[in-house]
Amino acid sequence: MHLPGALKFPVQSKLVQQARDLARTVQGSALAMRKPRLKSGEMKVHMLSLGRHWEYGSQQYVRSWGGVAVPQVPQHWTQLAHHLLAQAGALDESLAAWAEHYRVEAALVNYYPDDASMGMHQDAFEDSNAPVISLSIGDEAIFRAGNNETRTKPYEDLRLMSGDVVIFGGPSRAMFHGVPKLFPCTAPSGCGLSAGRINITFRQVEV
Ligand SMILES: O=C(O)CCC(=O)C(=O)O
Ligand SMILES: [Fe+2]
Repeated sequence: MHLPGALKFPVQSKLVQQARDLARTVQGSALAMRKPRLKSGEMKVHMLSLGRHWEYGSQQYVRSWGGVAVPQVPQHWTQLAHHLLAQAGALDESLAAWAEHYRVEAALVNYYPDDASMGMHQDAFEDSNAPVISLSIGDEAIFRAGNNETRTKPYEDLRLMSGDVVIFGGPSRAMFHGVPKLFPCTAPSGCGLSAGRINITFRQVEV
């Protein structure tokens, strides 16, 4: 589900500021914000884990890594998740059920420089099938919402703007999705980010 303009500018800029502050607390450590290196090569997106960190080597969510505790998810983010689920629940009853007890156990902050993209994938690391709540701040981007079976067509391309929220729950929880393209220099003033794009996803990890 796409909620256009769900985040007002003060909320966007507060999220950016909190993400910056949290990134600073782990700078230089094993959990520093970085471009993950996968078997397929280095990603173009810089990632910061909050709450839990997905450890690619052992394929599990961990609460600490390299002797460093994963920074906590700010309380404001959990309140925001509940608020967004309640809003989405008014349009889709199956999401309403999550509004009260959803736990933001992990929050992933992705920073996309102008030339970054993210390939088609499923978010399949969580044991829970609770919805993933995805926030966009900064530059506009194409979000490719695919099908549950393949990385290829059929898919739908959505243009996401700063302040947009996408929630994937229910049958769409397992859909392939990606971000093939950013539109540089489209970040609106007031969003807290002058270049590139920040995506924050809220995830409930445990059943
Ligand atoms: O940047 C986005 O909108 C999507 C990010 C995403 O799919 C992920 O972090 O798993
Ligand atoms: Fe994803």
